Amino acid sequence: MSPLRAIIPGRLEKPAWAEELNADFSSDRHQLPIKRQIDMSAQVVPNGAAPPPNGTTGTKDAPNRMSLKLSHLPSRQKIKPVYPRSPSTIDPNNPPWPAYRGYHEYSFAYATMGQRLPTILGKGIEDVVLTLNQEYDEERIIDLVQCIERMNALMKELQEQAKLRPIIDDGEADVALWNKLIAKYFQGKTFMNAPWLFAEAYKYRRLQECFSVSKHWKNYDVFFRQKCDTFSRSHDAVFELSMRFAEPFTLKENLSAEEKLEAERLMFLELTQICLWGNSTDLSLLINMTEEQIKSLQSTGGANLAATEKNILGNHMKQLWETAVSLRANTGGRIDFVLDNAGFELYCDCVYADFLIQSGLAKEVRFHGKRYPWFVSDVTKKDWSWLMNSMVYGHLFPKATEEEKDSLRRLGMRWKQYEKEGKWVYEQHPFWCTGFTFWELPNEAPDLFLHLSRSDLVIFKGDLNHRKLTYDCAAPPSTDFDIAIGPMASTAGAPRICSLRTIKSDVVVGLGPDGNEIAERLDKEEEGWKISGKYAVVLLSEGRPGEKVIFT
Ligand SMILES: O=P(O)(O)OC[C@@]1(O)O[C@H](CO)[C@@H](O)[C@@H]1O
Repeated sequence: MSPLRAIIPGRLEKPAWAEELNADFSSDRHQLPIKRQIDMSAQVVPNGAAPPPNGTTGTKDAPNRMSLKLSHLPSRQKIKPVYPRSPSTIDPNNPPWPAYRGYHEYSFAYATMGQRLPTILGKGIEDVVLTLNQEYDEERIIDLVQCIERMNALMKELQEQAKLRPIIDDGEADVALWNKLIAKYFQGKTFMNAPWLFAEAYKYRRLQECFSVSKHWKNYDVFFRQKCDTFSRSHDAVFELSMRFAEPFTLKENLSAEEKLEAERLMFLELTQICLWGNSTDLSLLINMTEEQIKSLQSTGGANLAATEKNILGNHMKQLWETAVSLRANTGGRIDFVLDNAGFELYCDCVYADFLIQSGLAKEVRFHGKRYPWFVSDVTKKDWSWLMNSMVYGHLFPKATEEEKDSLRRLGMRWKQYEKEGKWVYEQHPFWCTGFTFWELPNEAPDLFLHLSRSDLVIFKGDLNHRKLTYDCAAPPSTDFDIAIGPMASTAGAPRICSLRTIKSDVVVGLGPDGNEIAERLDKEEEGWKISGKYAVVLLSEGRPGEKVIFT
């Protein structure tokens, strides 16, 4: 049984987007049209005449009041909202297309909320117990035991489908954002009936709270051991890349300008794929995987990449290359990475970013990570520093040859140098760890939007970022990426955006005009194709770069 199968129940047969259009009972807004019509019926008079006084029916001949009986109204079940919702009716509980929610048995939300999150939390508790058993200071021990108690309480809430409560003011910069969201849109909602994206993010925020209210363990990362361990078990793929890329990138001198450009294009496309598929090693999905399984997921060979390109179902790599080249024509641009996973994926991101700098396609790369542990393996500042320093000083790979170790060291030293020179910058805005989708980014984090609007290209890595870009809802697979990401494409000043994502959850967009048919075929032929990480998308939105950002 694959590690995926071990944690996913077999109930994913329904093509979510198609059926869901008829069955989003979660939306409170369904009731509104009925209510409004009832209320209005008391006021409706023909030709704008003043309504008659209460209790009177007006003159005999004139139809002075339209009567509206409840029986004239369609039943509540028959009222179907039209999708996509109009912009003014979209909010975090009512995405443009139906949200996925924990109780939707056909969606990955169901498996995640019901099984995966308790498993992940359970493993987190095991990790803290391990730490506890190696601690000697009484005050720190008592403090950590209280963290475990809070984790146990969270586990109980998850299992009993408790209502979502506000976040305790633990001094984190995002408390107000979280509590605003909960108060405005999720009062009375539970882990199972709130939109999946919000409920899942909320669980990780609550996990953080277990530690952030403590005295000595505020920065404890229950996933840190797992993250380090998986990287050190990625021996083959790590050295395959370091042995190839430690040497600075050069082009043969006797090549014509055209040939040089072609060589760069091929390298760019290969590295884009390396960066993309680096996203399939995701700890939150691959609990307990073996070294063999890691190896097969991380195969980075050129021939393999040619074969895997056919699994990129929405593929804008050609446009991405044209964008990158145009940046160089303007003396090299600023490229931002909104990071996803630590360890091997981050390592692949850095190999890619290294090439972008060396080739002059970018003169500056900004990496955006999380402020605290998030969705198990997301990059924090600590993971970032760990990777750089382990590459240079670590002893992670006892079986490596001297040549291999040296290649890793050289790569690490070059990357650290980029940081010193300000060519690479690591950042961590609080917005990335909220339950907001990126449709709300311009409004809820205007400073971040302004900052990103100054970038020439923002690359969003991974599945979670893709869910946030697309509001994690059941948009038809043929939906254009630009439409699916809403304000992140249409707001004045929106940067060019690229989503590099291996498909690991229900939302799938940007597959082109035949997208719905492609998805339907895969639904029939390959159960679980939306969560296996075998397929991917590379989608580009041109945005509205250069336009003045105006906040209303
Ligand atoms: O963002 P990533 O690391 O690519 O994926 C995150 C993920 O593992 O977590 C979610 C389910 O818990 C899914 O969206 C996705 O499969």
